[in-house]
Amino acid sequence: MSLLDVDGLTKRFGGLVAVDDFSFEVDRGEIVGLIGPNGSGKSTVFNCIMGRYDVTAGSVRFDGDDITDDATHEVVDRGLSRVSQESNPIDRYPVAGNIKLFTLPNSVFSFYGGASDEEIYEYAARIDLEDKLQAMPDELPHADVRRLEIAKALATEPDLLLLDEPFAGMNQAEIDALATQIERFREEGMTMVVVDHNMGGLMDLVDRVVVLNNGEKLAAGSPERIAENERVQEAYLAGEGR
Ligand SMILES: Nc1ncnc2c1ncn2[C@@H]1O[C@H](COP(=O)(O)OP(=O)(O)OP(=O)(O)O)[C@@H](O)[C@H]1O
Repeated sequence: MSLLDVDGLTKRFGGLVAVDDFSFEVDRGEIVGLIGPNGSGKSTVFNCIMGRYDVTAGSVRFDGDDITDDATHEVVDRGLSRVSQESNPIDRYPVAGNIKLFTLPNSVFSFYGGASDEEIYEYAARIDLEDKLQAMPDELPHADVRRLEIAKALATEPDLLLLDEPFAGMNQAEIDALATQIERFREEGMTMVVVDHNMGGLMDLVDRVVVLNNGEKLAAGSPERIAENERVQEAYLAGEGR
């Protein structure tokens, strides 16, 4: 049984069909790349999985259970977490406080309860942020702000982590470091879906690639097969003209 099973997912915004009858599966332990030109529907798929958007049609199953349209906190409690494209740290709390907020009981905005300092150190250490626990978010370089977003997601102890454009805005050294960390997560038993608008950073990292174009599944297969797929190349060339 797949860990994640998205079947016939459709999401409309008024007259716009952002995701159209899209199906894909993720097995436990896999790293799947979800790629497609800008606006092809990748983030919308994540938003539907996480219960941020109600689906228009189709279903999402996690570990055999139907989670379609469940509330986001219920989806997180089941073991899914998502790192958005946008970073949204709370600037008045240091890194440690930002991580801790994600370990507190739902909708309780206080520092009582939640993870211990040792646990927060461990979450930060998994993404090499442990030396910056007392730093304020607005003092951090971009790559560390992105690491903080990942640490917040790790603090919910996910089995499946959805990463939306994790490499965006990073230099090559930072991309290499993050790819190594993502591989380490897999060794620790985490399953991941990584969204990117191109294949660059993903080729060596992912086991399988699924390609979205105009909300529809265009292709799926190994990174090597996808890189040489002419329909995928054409979709990207067409996307560049937009
Ligand atoms: N909340 C929304 N309301 C209306 N339209 C939306 C909404 N969210 C996304 N869309 C539209 O749905 C389509 C798919 O957008 P989406 O952000 O999912 O694409 P994407 O593949 O993640 O793009 P990018 O690589 O640029 O992030 C786009 O046409 C977008 O404008």
